[in-house]
Amino acid sequence: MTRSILQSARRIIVKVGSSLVTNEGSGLDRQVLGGWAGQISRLKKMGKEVVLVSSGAVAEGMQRLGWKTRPAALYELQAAAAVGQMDLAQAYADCFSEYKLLTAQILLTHDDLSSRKRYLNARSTILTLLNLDIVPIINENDTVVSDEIRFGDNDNLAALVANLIEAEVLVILTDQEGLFTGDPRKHADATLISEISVSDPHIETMAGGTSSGIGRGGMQSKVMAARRAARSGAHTVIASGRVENVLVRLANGEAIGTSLLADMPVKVARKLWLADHLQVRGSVVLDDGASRALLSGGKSLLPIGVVEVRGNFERGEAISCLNTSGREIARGLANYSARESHKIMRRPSSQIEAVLGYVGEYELVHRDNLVIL
Ligand SMILES: Nc1ncnc2c1ncn2[C@@H]1O[C@H](COP(=O)(O)OP(=O)(O)O)[C@@H](O)[C@H]1O
Ligand SMILES: N[C@@H](CCC(=O)OP(=O)(O)O)C(=O)O
Repeated sequence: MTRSILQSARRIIVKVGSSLVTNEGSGLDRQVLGGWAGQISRLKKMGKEVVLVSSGAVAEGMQRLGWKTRPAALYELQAAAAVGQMDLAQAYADCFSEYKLLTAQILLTHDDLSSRKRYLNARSTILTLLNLDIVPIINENDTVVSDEIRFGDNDNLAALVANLIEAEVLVILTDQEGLFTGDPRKHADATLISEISVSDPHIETMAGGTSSGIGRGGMQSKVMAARRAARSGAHTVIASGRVENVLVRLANGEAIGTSLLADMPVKVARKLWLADHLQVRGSVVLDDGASRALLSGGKSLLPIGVVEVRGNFERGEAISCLNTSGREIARGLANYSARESHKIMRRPSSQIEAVLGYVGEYELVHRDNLVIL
């Protein structure tokens, strides 16, 4: 299994930590960034969709500001990140342009992904960028977060992005070869684990915090991230970013680093997540054609198949889909509010723009966000 995790995956999140984009924690190493761009462009040529989660804003900002040691105060870290993020985004744009690839900057906070509406917006922005063949480059929006709402580290952020867009694999690159039986900086006899289930209880005793002085979360946060990614069915690979061509070699099926295996496939996990988390805010009544399309065709719900809208829901909230006899046949996340849905129901999706003045999505509920009951 390990050999092919990345080989067969189509959608991948790659996370690179501060230690892999900076010169020993101070300033960006543009040659290294160029290396990531080159490898990601090769992955894309292999037909993979890649989202990059990159740290480095604080480290670059500190160098620009001439600060020698990492400040303890949150507001100073935020200031450094604000300075450094400009260069981080620009440096990636320059590096990827060598490979004729466009990049896009996305800054996210925890709040953005816990609000349904923002969650859907972030999801459709990233998916649109991927469709346009653009490489989304994500970092935490350090300016607006305070301690309680920080992702805590970019490992966690990368896992949430894996959940958000149902990536099949999360690759966390760091300064160690993978997960060892103990922190190799402290235990010289620690050995590398090549494959383990995310739910294996032994992981707990192996993974420690960081002692590098540059990174933040250590192996603990990478393991937590792997567990989180597994909730949407994504496997995680933790490997050394210092291994030459590590991404390309992983994509070619080489066993490098540690594979943390999820217990269930992406599609099953997504449906379970939806079924567990949905609090229904309203409902729509479907005509027979739409009911059939959902039940046997595995299709999305289009506005044209809706004959009635009930309740008062917002974009991103859960709604029930009822058949003509009033039986609930599915639940899903609405792309339009109740008011909007009312205006576009019974109409072909090509008319959404004319009716609402804009078009978000062509579906009222996308099949990825729909659970058949
Ligand atoms: N069991 C373990 N296996 C490997 N590394 C570990 C383990 N426990 C703790 N670590 C520490 O985690 C560090 C990597 O995390 P971190 O410094 O946060 O890196 P990054 O900047 O890449 O996120 C390693 O340098 C290592 O010292
Ligand atoms: N937003 C911060 C991320 C800090 C962070 O998580 O660092 P790391 O543990 O090296 O991935 C920055 O860009 O510096």
